[in-house]
Amino acid sequence: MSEETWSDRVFGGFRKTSERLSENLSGIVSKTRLDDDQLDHLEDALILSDLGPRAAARIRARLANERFERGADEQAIREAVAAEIAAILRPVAKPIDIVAFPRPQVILVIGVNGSGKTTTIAKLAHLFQEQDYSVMLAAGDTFRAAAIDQLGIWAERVGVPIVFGDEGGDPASVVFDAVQAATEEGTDALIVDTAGRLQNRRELMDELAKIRRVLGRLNPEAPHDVVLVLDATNGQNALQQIEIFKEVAGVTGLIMTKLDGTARGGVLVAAAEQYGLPIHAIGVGERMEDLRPFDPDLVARVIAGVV
Ligand SMILES: Nc1nc2c(ncn2[C@@H]2O[C@H](COP(=O)(O)OP(=O)(O)OP(=O)(O)O)[C@@H](O)[C@H]2O)c(=O)[nH]1
Repeated sequence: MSEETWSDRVFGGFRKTSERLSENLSGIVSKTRLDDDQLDHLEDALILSDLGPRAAARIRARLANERFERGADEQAIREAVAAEIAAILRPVAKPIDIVAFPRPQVILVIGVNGSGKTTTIAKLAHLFQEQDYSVMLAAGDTFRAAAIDQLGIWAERVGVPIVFGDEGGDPASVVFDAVQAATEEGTDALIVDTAGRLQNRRELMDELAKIRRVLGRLNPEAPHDVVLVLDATNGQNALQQIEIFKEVAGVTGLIMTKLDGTARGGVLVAAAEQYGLPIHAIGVGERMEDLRPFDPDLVARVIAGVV
């Protein structure tokens, strides 16, 4: 069997969303304009496909004004939906640019336990390496020994240095050591793992504030990025996490993982429409190569079932 391509994987991740949409679009045929019933039906289908009420309303409004010169059949509607989804995704599809001067660019990675944070850090390191940037990791999640070990294993696998401290140690001191080391080495990107203890917001806030203070002393521009990792299988929960982490951690961008298998990929569109935060990359599997910046037009076509 031939190796699955990146596009195949993206198709897999959005299959559920696009199938649900398809079921609801099938049979719609109209003259040059859609009537209110058809628009209602379409809007419901979009909401059921996890695109969220705001994106659904926006697409409905756009389709209400659309004149389908050759008649509004299923294909024409799909194409119009794809165009509108692409318009929502295009402004947020922004890879992380390594531009910090002086180096390193400090990228804090946050997210709840199990969201795929550790794996995403490894994949991001691999992606930067592919672009010829040097990378260092910092094990700032000192809360659990397993988290430090896991990141260490990935660092070795990817082939990047890692700075870590003891379990229960001060994350800010690990980050301090890491920035110093990365500065000395002239490393391009320093990716910092952090604990994702959302159950105790105060603690998390204090911890991140301390990391920021320490970073600020070494480089007032750092952290340059605060990236929230979201698990796409969580559907609407992922949106709540954006809401909370935006407030607690000053999120500057998102990475959505696990957009394969049972994912509810429509939530990507809901996040884009509701928050307008950059979506740096999507993860579609557990391998190192399975994280990439995404093509908004391809994802829009996949969701709308235009192939
Ligand atoms: N299918 C799939 N699984 C993924 C993806 N990314 C991560 N995982 C899996 O999700 C699980 C959790 O990933 P971790 O990277 O350990 O997540 P974490 O957020 O660091 O979790 P803790 O270490 O428990 O805090 C692991 O079994 C990963 O292999 C993905 O894109 N697709």
